[in-house]
Amino acid sequence: MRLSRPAAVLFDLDGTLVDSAPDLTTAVNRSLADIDRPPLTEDQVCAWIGNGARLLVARALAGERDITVEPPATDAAVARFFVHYHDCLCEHSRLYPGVLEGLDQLRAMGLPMGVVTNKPAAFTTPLMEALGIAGYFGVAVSGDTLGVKKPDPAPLIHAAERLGVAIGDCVYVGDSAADRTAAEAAGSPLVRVPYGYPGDDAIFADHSAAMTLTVDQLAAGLATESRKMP
Ligand SMILES: O=C(O)COP(=O)(O)O
Ligand SMILES: [Mg+2]
Repeated sequence: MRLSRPAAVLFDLDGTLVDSAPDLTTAVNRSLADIDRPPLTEDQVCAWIGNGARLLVARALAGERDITVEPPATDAAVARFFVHYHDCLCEHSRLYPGVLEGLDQLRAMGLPMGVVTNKPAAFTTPLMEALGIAGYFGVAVSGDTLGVKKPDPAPLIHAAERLGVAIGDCVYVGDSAADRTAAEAAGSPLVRVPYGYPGDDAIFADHSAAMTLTVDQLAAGLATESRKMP
């Protein structure tokens, strides 16, 4: 895939811009402790991030990623998770290396930017504000903004519409199979970050069409291509 200047750059949040796993793990473990269940390791929780808070909590209750039926009392556990995650939202969450530099460079190039995350809206903007990045984005679409979330392409299409550009002219930067499937269905090229929470999705690891770049590498590549253009 060749880098060419897109109309806008859309970003996934957890695992792409923000390493949020430590605080998500704390919130999950406090929710489990409420019902006298033992804590999970951060590695276990990392493998289950990416499909929204409800599925994360259901996976934590079940102790596995692939569940077809929600465990009993998922509703109550999700409600407790919301309370706990609100309390520890940005205690240890940090931007990945190169994110701030990349966002600065993309903004200096005049590229509109947006966030499309499966995280519930109650946490998306507060987390971005706590980390000082909310102001970079013209739109933030969360897991509960629409009736559907990634891997459905609708949130990506909605974000592009809000920015006034065609989704096929955007680049989407993500870390997981949900990102890949949504981008493919939306007709948007995908850039994959070389970190994050890909879970056990071998399908994503095998995907050779996606470029693998950090956010600052992507920005530097787009800046170079723009300078080459007459
Ligand atoms: O809430 C999640 O599961 C992760 O959200 P993401 O779409 O930003 O990776
Ligand atoms: Mg992600």
